[in-house]
Amino acid sequence: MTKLLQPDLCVIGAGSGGLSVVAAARAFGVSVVLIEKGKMGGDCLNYGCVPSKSLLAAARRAHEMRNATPFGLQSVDPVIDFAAVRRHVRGVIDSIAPIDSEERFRDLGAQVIRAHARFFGKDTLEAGGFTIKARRIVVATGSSPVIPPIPGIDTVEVLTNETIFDVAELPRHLAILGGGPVGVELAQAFRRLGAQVTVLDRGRILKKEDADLADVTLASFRRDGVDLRPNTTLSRVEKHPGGLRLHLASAGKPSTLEASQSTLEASHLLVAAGRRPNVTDLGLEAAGVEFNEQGIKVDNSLRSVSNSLIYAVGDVAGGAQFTHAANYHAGLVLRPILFRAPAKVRPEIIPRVTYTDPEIAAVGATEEEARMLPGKHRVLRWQIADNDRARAEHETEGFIKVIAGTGGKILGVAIVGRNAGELIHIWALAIAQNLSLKDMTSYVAPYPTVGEIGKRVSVSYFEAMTRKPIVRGLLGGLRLFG
Ligand SMILES: Cc1cc2nc3c(=O)[nH]c(=O)nc-3n(C[C@H](O)[C@H](O)[C@H](O)COP(=O)(O)OP(=O)(O)OC[C@H]3O[C@@H](n4cnc5c(N)ncnc54)[C@H](O)[C@@H]3O)c2cc1C
Ligand SMILES: NC(=O)c1ccc[n+]([C@@H]2O[C@H](COP(=O)([O-])OP(=O)(O)OC[C@H]3O[C@@H](n4cnc5c(N)ncnc54)[C@H](O)[C@@H]3O)[C@@H](O)[C@H]2O)c1
Repeated sequence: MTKLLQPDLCVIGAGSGGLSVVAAARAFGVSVVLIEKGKMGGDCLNYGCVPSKSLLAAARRAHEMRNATPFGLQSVDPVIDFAAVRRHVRGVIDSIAPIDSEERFRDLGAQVIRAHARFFGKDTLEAGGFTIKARRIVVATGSSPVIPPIPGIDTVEVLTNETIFDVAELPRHLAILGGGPVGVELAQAFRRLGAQVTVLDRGRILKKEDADLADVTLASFRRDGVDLRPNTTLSRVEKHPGGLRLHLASAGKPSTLEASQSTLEASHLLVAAGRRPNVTDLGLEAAGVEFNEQGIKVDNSLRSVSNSLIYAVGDVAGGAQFTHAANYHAGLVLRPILFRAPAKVRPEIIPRVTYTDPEIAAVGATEEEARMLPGKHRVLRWQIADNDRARAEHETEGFIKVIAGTGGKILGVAIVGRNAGELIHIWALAIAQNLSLKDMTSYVAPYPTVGEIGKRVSVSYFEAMTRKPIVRGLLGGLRLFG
């Protein structure tokens, strides 16, 4: 016989989205049941953001050791102890894990059930021998890696983000299928740690970002010796002594338009070809919750379009797939759930960062998207090479690009350069608060910081105005008064 629980709120999934919902709901004393079938902390802590950024941090140190000469220091080829690198990654995960742990959430007063959850009614679930009937339910089940149906792929061992951080030895030659954020971040990390790396993508690498930004980062990849193969499909894969043989079809150079076939031998294949939302095996049909391949169908308050008792947050909600998006969602759904207050997702305020060196960070419209928007817009650029601090650091690659609409409205901002993810904060605030470029000139920027590029690019918006005859005439007129 199952035991009946009747909390105010039930949350499925203890990843970034689910845990944020539970922590905030408990802060208001709401009764909560949290159900998690896997590891507490979900993808971000265990198989995503945290291990990938930790690996990139080690890779960056290795790169800096190899490239110290501009500072008057002798460059050295670092000895990479991959087992120790793995211990560093594990250590970072372990240091964060208590924040996401079952114990912490029990201490906060949530009932935590470690089991697979399944709906069997519009407000009722079953998990781990419990029946849970809740006033509201939040689905935060995340997403999983897509394994494309490529001939032979089921006959070989492939890595995904769920297994790559556990490889015992540094791969000799890591082939990566997919040049999105997962693929490129791991490509740079493994290359700088000493592996040979090839990235295959059927389209443009880093195609979600404007090409001018991606080009700066990809130039750095080429210098590091990453073999980048855009417009390439993997048509077949098979076992080969010492690893795998990949059969590739490449669209060829646009000038020749000649497709070509080739093979590539690799020791490992990482599949980073996108994500699918975790909507199956959840009993969503029994709850009358509509979904498609993007995720649970929700309105702009993240409420299911077909069951008003149910909300979706994070990767399963079909929008941007980031931890900070999941956290933002969590804050939003609590408004209607706890306070019966309206909530509306604003996708344009969610920044995105690819943590390569140089990083790419953006918020709001891309230049490509801005072309589709009504009204005129201007694109402003400021090169990081013109920044004094960047020169001192020998980190002069990259630029900031601001897309300005009428009256200096900030439609979108993108930065490619070292620490671009840190530099985008002020612009994320600007877009969230509907600030204009005039506002962005109204503060004092500390010198010398790379962040000054933001103020410089904002000032440049007004430069044309200083040359207008009417303005110069007015100045001349004022001079007459002494
Ligand atoms: C390699 C990699 C690197 C990334 N790096 C970044 C980054 O740097 N910055 C960033 O913002 N984002 C990053 N992301 C994306 C980020 O990890 C996700 O957007 C985020 O984890 C989504 O949170 P979530 O709560 O929606 O899902 P998750 O964190 O995946 O949590 C979902 C949880 O639900 C559980 N679950 C699923 N089904 C059930 C069920 N039926 N019953 C019970 N439990 C269930 C799962 O076990 C899981 O623990 C990265 C992703 C990857 C793969
Ligand atoms: N820094 C970050 O915030 C960060 C880091 C990693 C992941 N993420 C999130 O995780 C999500 C998933 O990332 P991802 O990189 O796995 O997916 P993605 O969808 O962004 O990129 C997948 C790439 O794989 C290519 N591809 C797909 N199938 C292919 C095939 N059969 N052959 C060749 N190429 C193929 C696609 O063309 C695409 O470029 C992202 O949307 C992002 O939101 C974020």
